[in-house]
Amino acid sequence: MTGQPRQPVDVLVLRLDPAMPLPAYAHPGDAGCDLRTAEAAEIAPGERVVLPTGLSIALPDGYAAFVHPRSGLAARYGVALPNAPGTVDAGYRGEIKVIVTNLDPRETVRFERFDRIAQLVVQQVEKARFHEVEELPGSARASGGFGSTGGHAAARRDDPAQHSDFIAVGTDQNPDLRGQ
Ligand SMILES: O=c1ccn([C@H]2C[C@H](O)[C@@H](COP(=O)(O)OP(=O)(O)OP(=O)(O)O)O2)c(=O)[nH]1
Repeated sequence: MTGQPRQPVDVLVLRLDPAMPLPAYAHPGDAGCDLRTAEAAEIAPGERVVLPTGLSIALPDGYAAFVHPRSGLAARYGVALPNAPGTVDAGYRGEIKVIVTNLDPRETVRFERFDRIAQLVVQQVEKARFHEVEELPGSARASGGFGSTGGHAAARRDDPAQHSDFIAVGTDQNPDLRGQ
């Protein structure tokens, strides 16, 4: 199925750090453009830092930008964003910052200036009008929440007979998941 290619939305960018490259998509189909750190940083295991990107943006009304983690950094080094995805409001004119944490239990992570640390996804967002009611309309899920459909590995240990609809992947068996 092919659709009409959507026109990109125009976003104004102010370089607070004149040497910082403008945000750019690495490939045509990418959802996020790279965000780079304007400062070198060392993050010890369990530590958290707030890194400047040297960029401010002005999004059109009705849009927001979301600061997402980079999967490669997460898989290789345990780098995570504790607030992921960070929300950049349309009205925000300050510097975009990235809150980075090192979840690796042993290794310190070092970033050099201009290293790619996160990605920014620009999206249209709806504004909701909330209407208070006495009762909500029915639904198939109703109030079933948090794990109500079952099927997670932790539950299987408690009662294997109840959860036979999945295969638990041990981190020691799958080399790609080691250290995560
Ligand atoms: O990863 C992030 C998340 C947010 N921001 C900026 C843009 C956003 O518009 C502003 C406020 O973020 P948020 O609303 O998530 O923070 P808050 O703690 O709820 O602060 P506030 O009370 O100012 O809304 O901080 C970033 O630069 N990076």
